[in-house]
Amino acid sequence: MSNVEIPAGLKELLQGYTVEVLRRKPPNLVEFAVQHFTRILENQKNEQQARKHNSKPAGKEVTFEPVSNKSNENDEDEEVETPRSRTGRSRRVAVCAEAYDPDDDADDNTEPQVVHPKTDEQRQRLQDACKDILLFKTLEKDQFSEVLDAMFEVLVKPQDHIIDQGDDGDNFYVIDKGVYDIFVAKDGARVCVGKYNNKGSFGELALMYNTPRAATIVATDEGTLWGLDRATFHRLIVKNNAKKRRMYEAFIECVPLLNCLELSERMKIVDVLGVRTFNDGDRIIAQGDKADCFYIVESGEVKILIRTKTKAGQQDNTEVEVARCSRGQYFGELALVTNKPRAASVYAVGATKCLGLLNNHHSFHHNAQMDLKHTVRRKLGFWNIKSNA
Ligand SMILES: Nc1ncnc2c1ncn2[C@@H]1O[C@@H]2COP(=O)(O)O[C@H]2[C@H]1O
Repeated sequence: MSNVEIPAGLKELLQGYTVEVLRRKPPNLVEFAVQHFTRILENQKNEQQARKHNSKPAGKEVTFEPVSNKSNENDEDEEVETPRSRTGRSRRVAVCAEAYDPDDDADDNTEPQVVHPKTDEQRQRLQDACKDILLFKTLEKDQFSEVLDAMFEVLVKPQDHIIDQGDDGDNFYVIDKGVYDIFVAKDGARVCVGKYNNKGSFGELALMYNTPRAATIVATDEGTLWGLDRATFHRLIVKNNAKKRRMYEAFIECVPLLNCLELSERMKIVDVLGVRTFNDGDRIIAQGDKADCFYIVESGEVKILIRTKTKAGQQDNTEVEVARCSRGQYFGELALVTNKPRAASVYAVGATKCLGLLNNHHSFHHNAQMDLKHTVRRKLGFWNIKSNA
């Protein structure tokens, strides 16, 4: 068996199916497989056809007019080809969805670069909105600027449906301003599972895993979003993420906390990890602060210190070292299970690189965060802790 050649794309195909099964928990796996793979096949056919009809010369720069806030009432079932489709907000958009194959570089040199011209004021707002978006963190500088060029402004009105659960994915969205409710269908009803409040991003799941939209997102007020079309998201973000997965696959396998997870679950966790580097003495966590991030040490070392108490029970400013963590070990895990403030401070010892996971289950990749939270709880025996995490 050791010399068997694995056909290209098999791993991603099975991985995509596994991810979907874990997310949707279908009652009949075979029936679900038929639906899933039929959909991928149709998408592939659509894409081939679209390529045939695409007469744009290779490498030509395409520009678009600034977007308007078009009403969605009359464009049911409209087939839209440009990245502006979301601004039309048709309830069901037909997009040419590609099969999930992050390693397929075939289109990289032929896809035209999308540029939406922006004023200085728009660019400044866009940069502010995007600076903390985890998915953009692994991009090189020129890739990031390509992403910013391709993003387009979307003005939303109260009750606008930005995304409808079950639709094909057209764009990824970064929030500039506004409050957006998240609804997920459960037992035939629509349940509000959270909200985005003036920051964050959504709409990445359908584009990353080539699946239908997993939630409905509705604007509660007037707001502004930045959209990124599917093709650019795929070309720059999905492919970068695939590199990140390859880079961290072996490392994540050695992290004891995560080795009870399935490969697909581990990979989802890699998708949501952000890399942070620290210099000797940098404080990574401060005792008493709000706990919002969990870390795994990738290289280097950290030391954990606790402030001592005086005889009267008052805290003084002397810190006592209680532990150290090195490669593969984790800290800040309480952020994933309780909402209590940080119980200790953590400092880098020498140059240190950590993988961080933000504890904000509405902002990004809900399922992977839940997987990780459950694992941490299981491992640490935290099931009985009363928390709203
Ligand atoms: N609980 C949740 N389940 C699924 N998607 C969620 C949830 N919370 C937020 N989302 C976001 O809602 C988006 C809906 O479109 P996507 O499935 O492309 O990506 C989804 C996530 O970005």
